[in-house]
Amino acid sequence: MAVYTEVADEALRAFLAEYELGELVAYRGIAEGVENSNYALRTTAGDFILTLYERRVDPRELPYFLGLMEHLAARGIPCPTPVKGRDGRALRALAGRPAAICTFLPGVWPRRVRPEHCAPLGAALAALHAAGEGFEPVRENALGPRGWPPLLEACRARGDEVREGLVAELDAALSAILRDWPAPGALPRGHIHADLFPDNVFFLDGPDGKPRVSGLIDFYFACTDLLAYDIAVCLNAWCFETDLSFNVTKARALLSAYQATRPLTATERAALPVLCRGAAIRFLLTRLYDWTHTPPGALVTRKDPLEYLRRLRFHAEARGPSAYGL
Ligand SMILES: Nc1ncnc2c1ncn2[C@@H]1O[C@H](COP(=O)(O)OP(=O)(O)OP(=O)(O)O)[C@@H](O)[C@H]1O
Ligand SMILES: N[C@@H](CCO)C(=O)O
Repeated sequence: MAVYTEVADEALRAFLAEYELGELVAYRGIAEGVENSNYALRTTAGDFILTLYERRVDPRELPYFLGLMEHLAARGIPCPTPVKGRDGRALRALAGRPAAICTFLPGVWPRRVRPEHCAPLGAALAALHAAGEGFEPVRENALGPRGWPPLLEACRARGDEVREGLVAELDAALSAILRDWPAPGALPRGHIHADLFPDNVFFLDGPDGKPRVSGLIDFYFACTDLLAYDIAVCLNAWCFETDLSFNVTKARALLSAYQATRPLTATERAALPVLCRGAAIRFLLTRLYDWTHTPPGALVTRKDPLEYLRRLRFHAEARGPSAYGL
């Protein structure tokens, strides 16, 4: 469930009066997602998404996220465009929370990833990276390498309740990742999505019957970081089967479509295994944190951290970029 903040009909109508969006026709809370409260709105001007930002989003960072979405959308990336009110502002407040309205994107996210999804995904990711150029604000990755040791510390006391020996295994894995991590300046940087999981990518079938990307959503982990790290996040999220075996056909499709727009440098290719280990430990640690800190009975669905332990082990065995089909 992800409607933490209820919005009363009257409050919403008063809020909408700040925009040129016509009259409210209908609205409903969206159950999917865990971070923020989302509502689907229909007004006489069309369909929109209203997001109320909840406690895990720092309001001071919202101008970066909304500004990046606006920048990318203006360059043809199918991401939500923040809608401005009559006063020119996209970010306002509703029901005591920071709130914004964005355009609604059509399509559905793939419940089962097929190889045919991975090429359009790779192309969309490369297009996103290219379109991010020229967006001046910088947001460091709070969940990048410097954020991992404190997360592991926060999980130390209860981590082994999830699996015996887990904390020791993560201690060793994290030291090795930090030791092998690319030196500053070694790899190209830019604006990355940093959470481009299947549930954040919408597809529609094209005239040829093949899936095409129709929407990229949820930019609330976006940051300024290594471009190839974003690829590593996608390799983890899209290229493992439900039995957690790695599907190199999916990886090859993703990487070649990405490289059709931006060929990877030799250093990026060589760094792929450690970037994939880093991406795996990032999601493992945030999931483990949630697992060990969410009170029983909370309405949020916790995601399984151990799925990422299996991925981490796979990447630790990878001998080089050829493990990913390169
Ligand atoms: N611009 C949009 N167009 C269409 N649907 C959207 C849009 N933004 C969000 N949604 C819908 O709302 C759902 C939740 O959105 P989102 O994933 O951003 O939630 P969240 O709680 O912020 O994130 P998280 O995935 O991190 O839990 C999506 O699965 C999708 O159904
Ligand atoms: N995509 C994340 C959750 C939201 O950031 C995960 O699967 O752990």
